[in-house]
Parts: sequence; C-alpha cells; structure tokens
Amino acid sequence: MKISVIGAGNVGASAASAILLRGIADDIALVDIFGDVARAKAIDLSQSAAVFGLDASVAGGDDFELIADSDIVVVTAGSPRKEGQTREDLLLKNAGIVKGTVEKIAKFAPNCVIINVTNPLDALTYLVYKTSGFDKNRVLGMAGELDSARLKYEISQKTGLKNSAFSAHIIGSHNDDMVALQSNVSVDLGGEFDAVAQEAKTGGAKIVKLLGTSAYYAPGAAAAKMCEAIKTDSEQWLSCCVIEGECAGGRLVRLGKNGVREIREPSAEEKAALEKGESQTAVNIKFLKESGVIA
Ligand SMILES: NC(=O)c1ccc[n+]([C@@H]2O[C@H](COP(=O)([O-])OP(=O)(O)OC[C@H]3O[C@@H](n4cnc5c(N)ncnc54)[C@H](O)[C@@H]3O)[C@@H](O)[C@H]2O)c1
Repeated sequence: MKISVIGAGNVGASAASAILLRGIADDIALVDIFGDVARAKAIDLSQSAAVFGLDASVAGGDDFELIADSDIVVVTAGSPRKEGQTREDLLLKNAGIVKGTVEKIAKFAPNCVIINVTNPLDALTYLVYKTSGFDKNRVLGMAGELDSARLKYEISQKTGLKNSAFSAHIIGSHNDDMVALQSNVSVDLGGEFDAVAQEAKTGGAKIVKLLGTSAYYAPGAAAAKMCEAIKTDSEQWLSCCVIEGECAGGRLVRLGKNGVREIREPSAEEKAALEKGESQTAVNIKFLKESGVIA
C-alpha cells in the first residue's frame, strides 16, 4: 500500500511517522512546498524505519509526481491555529491551499482515498469533495477519532481506567458544538459525563494555549488509524467526517479499500444535537461558494 502525506509540518510528519512505525504502508511520500523540509523528514523517517528493521520506503520533496499511484493521500497542508484563533479563522487561507493541493491529487493519484486534516475540517473536507470530483465515499476528514481520543483521555484521567478498558466516541463537527455520545461510553461516570465531555471538547485549545500551536502527535496517530482501517477493511466503527448531502460532518463509519463502507445512522436525538455544529459548517461552505472557492 502507498500512502502520501501532503504537508510535512507537525501533523503531516507525525502522521507519516505513525503510518510508518505501525507498518501500514510499504511506500510513503511526503510532499511540502518546502521541498528540502520534506526531503529531510523523509530521510529522518527512513532512518527511524532502519531503527526497527522495517522495509517501508519514504520519499520526500515538493514534486506532486511523488504521490503517483497512492492508495491514500492525507492532506495536512495549511496553517494551524495560534492562540486566540478559532478554526474558522483559518478558512479562506487554508481553503486556497487545500484547493490547489487537491487539484494535484486528482491529477497524480486519481484512484486514491483522500483524508483531509486541514482546518476548518468539515468545510474543507466538503471543498476536497467538490474540487476532486471523487465519489463521496472516497473523501474523508479526520477529526472525530482525535476528539474521541481526547474524550478517552479525560475519562481515563477521571476514573483511572486504562484506555483499553473502555470505548468512547465524539461525532459531529470539529468545533465547539461537537457531540459526545454518552450512550456509547462504556463507563458509568455518575452524572459527570457532561463536565468530562466539555474538557475533551476544549482539549485542542488547551494544547494551543500551552504550545503556541496546535497538537500533532494525536492528530497524526488518528489519521494513521483511519489509514489502517482503510487498508484492513476494518469492522471497527470510527468517527470520521463524511459528505452528507450538501454538507460534511462527523459520523460513526466503517472504512475499507474504497473509503466509506457503511455509515451508522444517528438517532433522532443525536441528529438534533448535530444540527448546531453543522449549521456553522453550512455557513462556512456558503462563504466558500460566495467567495468563488467552490464553483
Ligand atoms: N483535523 C484535526 O483534528 C486537526 C488537528 C490538528 C491540526 N489540524 C490542522 O492541520 C493543519 C496542519 O497543521 P500543522 O500543525 O501540521 O501545521 P504546520 O505549519 O506545522 O504544517 C503545515 C505544512 O503545510 C505546508 N504547506 C503549506 N502550503 C502548502 C502547499 N500548498 N502544498 C504543500 N504543503 C504546503 C507548510 O509548508 C507546512 O510544512 C492545520 O490546518 C491545522 O489546523 C487539524
């Protein structure tokens, strides 16, 4: 399997490292406008493969021909949040970067599954769909697996339970109105679920405040997990952003070689909870249409 990552910055390099060290791909390509950065990180990653005696190859540079014949392309090109910025503040600048990137993906890797990571996640995943011309099952966004991991972290902190002892999911939009699924949490939090969920929802902002930029190890790991599920036609339900009509939002899905295999239909109560976050995504998409970024 060949997996390419566009953007060799914090999230892109972390995703490539997780993909490599979990043995998900035989070939990895890392592309960045700063070709030497991508080349250097590809050499560094190749040497980390040598540490573990792994045979996967890693190439890097600024030439999109490197991504030819990729099965999966992960898009991380774009600016991250700085302190005080919302994900929405990144909309127009990152939309231009993602659009240009996806035009090249459609040219050089026309049969791949695209996983968008660049924020604001949901509106830009919709932009990926419209720009690529791909079937909607081959366009995904990564956010829900990260948000769900943050919920697991908070539950583990609260209860002392190990990660392997329970499951938890967050779906919906990658903004303040994401939806933690209490019915899916296999731990009794005794009435404290909402407070714990709120900690998870603001988990990204807490890291931005401490670090001055957004998180990258967990986002990279979450993108790698989606790649692994695609490769293995996994039976696991993952929280991923998918195209829903004329919008995009996080749902529990099963992934496989062609991308989305199955979407779990939200309950009526969940649908009502999803509306607020997705109305923000709809506003962002409308703005991209009015700005001419989406034709
Ligand atoms: N979906 C999520 O859950 C999630 C989580 C964390 C970060 N993010 C987002 O991921 C994106 C990347 O974050 P980061 O921390 O890696 O940023 P970063 O600045 O470390 O890396 C971004 C990289 O993109 C490159 N780039 C910019 N324009 C490009 C282009 N046209 N072609 C190729 N490469 C290009 C830059 O040179 C840089 O190396 C941001 O938009 C951030 O908000 C999303």
